Amino acid sequence: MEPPTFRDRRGLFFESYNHKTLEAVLGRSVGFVQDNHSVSHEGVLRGLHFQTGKHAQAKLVRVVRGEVLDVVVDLRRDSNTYRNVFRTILSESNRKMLFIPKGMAHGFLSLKDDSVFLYKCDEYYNKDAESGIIYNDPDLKIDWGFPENKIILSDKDMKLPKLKDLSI
Ligand SMILES: Cc1cn([C@H]2C[C@H](O)[C@@H](COP(=O)(O)OP(=O)(O)O[C@H]3O[C@H](C)C(=O)[C@H](O)[C@H]3O)O2)c(=O)[nH]c1=O
Repeated sequence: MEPPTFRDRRGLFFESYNHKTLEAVLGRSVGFVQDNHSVSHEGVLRGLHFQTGKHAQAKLVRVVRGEVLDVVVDLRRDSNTYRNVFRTILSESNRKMLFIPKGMAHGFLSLKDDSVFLYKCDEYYNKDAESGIIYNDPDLKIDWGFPENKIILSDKDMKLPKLKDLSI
């Protein structure tokens, strides 16, 4: 979604969240319970993450500063896009927002220093329900559009499993 932007001599304004608009676009109800905020240096890759079972999260994500390559992988076995990889640029300048349904793995790579990533989740964080897929999974072959030797990962993300080693 790209909300209308209103510019004048002071700057700009746009509605960063409108529940009625989102439900109209989705064609169904959604109820967010938690907002998250992360700041990532250039080259930082967070993901691919998802929460399992009843803790699976739908997310509405956007970038308020900087630019990221956002990546979503469909893990829903009954989906006709199962295991498809979707990539898009979210940035301060394009003001795009992306709704990520439950059942997806999500990650992003920051293409600028100190990119600020804000997102809404419809389930609370549950550490015990956390799972993920290694960013360079050989079956997914995700092009992160960034030099591999310059990618910065958390220790946790470096140890994430391959999709084929997960029973999904
Ligand atoms: C996600 C989360 C984390 N935390 C704590 C746990 C750690 O002590 C610290 C950093 O967590 P983590 O390294 O998992 O943060 P990210 O790598 O940005 O994780 C996110 O990365 C990708 C992009 C996602 O889509 C998920 O929302 C989320 O997994 O924050 C919390 O207290 N609450 C939370 O909701």
